[in-house]
Amino acid sequence: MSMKQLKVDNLFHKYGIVEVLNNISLSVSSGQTLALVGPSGCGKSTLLHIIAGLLTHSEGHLEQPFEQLACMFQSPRLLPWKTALDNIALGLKARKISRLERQQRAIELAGQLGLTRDDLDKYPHELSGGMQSRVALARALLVSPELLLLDEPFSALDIGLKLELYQLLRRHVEEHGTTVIMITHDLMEAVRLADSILMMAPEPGRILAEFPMAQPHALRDDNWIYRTSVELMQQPLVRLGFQLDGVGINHEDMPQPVAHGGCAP
Ligand SMILES: Nc1ncnc2c1ncn2[C@@H]1O[C@H](COP(=O)(O)OP(=O)(O)OP(=O)(O)O)[C@@H](O)[C@H]1O
Repeated sequence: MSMKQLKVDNLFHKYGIVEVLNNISLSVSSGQTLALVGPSGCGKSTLLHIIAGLLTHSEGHLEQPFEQLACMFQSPRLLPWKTALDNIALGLKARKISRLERQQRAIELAGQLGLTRDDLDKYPHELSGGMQSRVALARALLVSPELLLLDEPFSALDIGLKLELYQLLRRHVEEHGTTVIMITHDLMEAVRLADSILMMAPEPGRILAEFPMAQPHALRDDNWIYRTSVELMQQPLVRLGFQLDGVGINHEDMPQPVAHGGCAP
């Protein structure tokens, strides 16, 4: 697989006259997972929509070389009139793959994600929230996206289900070399899943710092994840981003953005 790199350079975005993204630069290479972390309103979803091509930015440069793209959002957004199976298989329809093959592939992947044949015949309203999230994840993964954009897809789930879906996602991403950009409010989720974490702050939305995670995924146990998350929470720029010290964010007073060397021990 050829190496590709998604690049955002000096990007700005305004809704009307309100600037919501200010001078955003980032890059993510094939097979890497980048987490965008920050408080509500700092422009994470806007940035993801721009990267997905759903929104045109006001200024700056975006280079998005990945061809097959899939998105997964906090709400599963399933089509209510289609069964779980048809919802999952939907993405393959555009590729002119026969119905039988679409369904076979969907059943196989759904099985890996813990969905039974019975579940697959149900309509979304007949499934629990957790099942609907599995269906949405299966739908996103079935098209084998080169780039997967995740907007807090796990935030409404209980911790057991989250951990299970994290594992399934990681396994798929590693097997397929998928590039992932994920939004989360949950620093521990970012530490668990990402290769690099971008800390954002609001008003206007901007990047405060990037924290590369040096520890290979295979060596990230719960202890390391917990310790690293605590270390990150103590970083002044993370505290500033989440406004943990009651610090009003003021451009003039802000420390200069620094690239932190990573929290791995
Ligand atoms: N379509 C829109 N029109 C005008 N303003 C918008 C629009 N969408 C978002 N905004 C504003 O832009 C800012 C950034 O919103 P955005 O949803 O990108 O932030 P976020 O970091 O993803 O927030 P959250 O974590 O709560 O989802 C917010 O102030 C929001 O009110």
